[in-house]
Amino acid sequence: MSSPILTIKDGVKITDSGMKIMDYLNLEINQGDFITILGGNGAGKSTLFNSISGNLHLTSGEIKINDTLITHMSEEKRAKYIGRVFQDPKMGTAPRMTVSENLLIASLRGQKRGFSLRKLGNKKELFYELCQTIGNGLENHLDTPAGNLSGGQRQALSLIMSTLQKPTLLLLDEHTAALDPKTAKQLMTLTSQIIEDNDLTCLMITHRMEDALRYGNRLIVLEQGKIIKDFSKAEKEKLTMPNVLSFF
Ligand SMILES: Nc1ncnc2c1ncn2[C@@H]1O[C@H](COP(=O)(O)OP(=O)(O)OP(=O)(O)O)[C@@H](O)[C@H]1O
Repeated sequence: MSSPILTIKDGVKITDSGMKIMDYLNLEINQGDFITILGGNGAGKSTLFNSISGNLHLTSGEIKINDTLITHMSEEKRAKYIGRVFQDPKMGTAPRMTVSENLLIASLRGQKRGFSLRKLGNKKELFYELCQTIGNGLENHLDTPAGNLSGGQRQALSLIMSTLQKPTLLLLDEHTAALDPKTAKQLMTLTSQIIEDNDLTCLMITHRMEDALRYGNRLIVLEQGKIIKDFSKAEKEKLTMPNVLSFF
């Protein structure tokens, strides 16, 4: 069997004030895993994502992406492996840049040659088709600044931008939480489609229990900086809503 996409071994994070917010956490993520993550407020879900993305550095333990040790690698360097969508629709897109310009930046990520608006012309048709597949009218806003989009359109744009270059690992940090139920459902359908079409490996934090049960092939539960449950696909299929509620 091939080695895991991501490995965290005995991950510990102690804050400057001496609080242990990750407590000997161990996790192996395999290619194609779509893992949903549940846990109460303060359980350490965002800490896990911040440690993976390099926004926080572990106090001890190690993190590997494939066989590359990234424990001490900067957030900027890790960005070539990781796509992330946040809860806040304002994160992840540049508000004054248009939808096309945002997409252009995302499509050039990791390339040595710099950003030039001259490159935009021949990509617009491609971006139009890409946005059309979403079904929320984003294709009619290619020249609209991202800051003027609706929350749902902006989150869909963030999602497309984070997956355009097929990241090794996609981190979804409650990315539907700020949206109304209908828009959240549409975005989840789009998310699942993108993950499936591109065979992406993904971790998704959610407070929506039904999404945690419905999507993905694995479910983990965090508490006090530790993984207290790790359900396989078969185990997850047997879980019911009352089971899941009992974790809190
Ligand atoms: N950079 C930091 N410095 C100090 N403490 C932090 C830092 N990041 C997180 N914490 C603390 O670590 C604990 C876990 O926080 P975290 O944001 O990871 O929880 P969470 O599970 O994502 O919660 P929520 O569901 O509320 O978003 C909290 O007590 C939080 O205050």
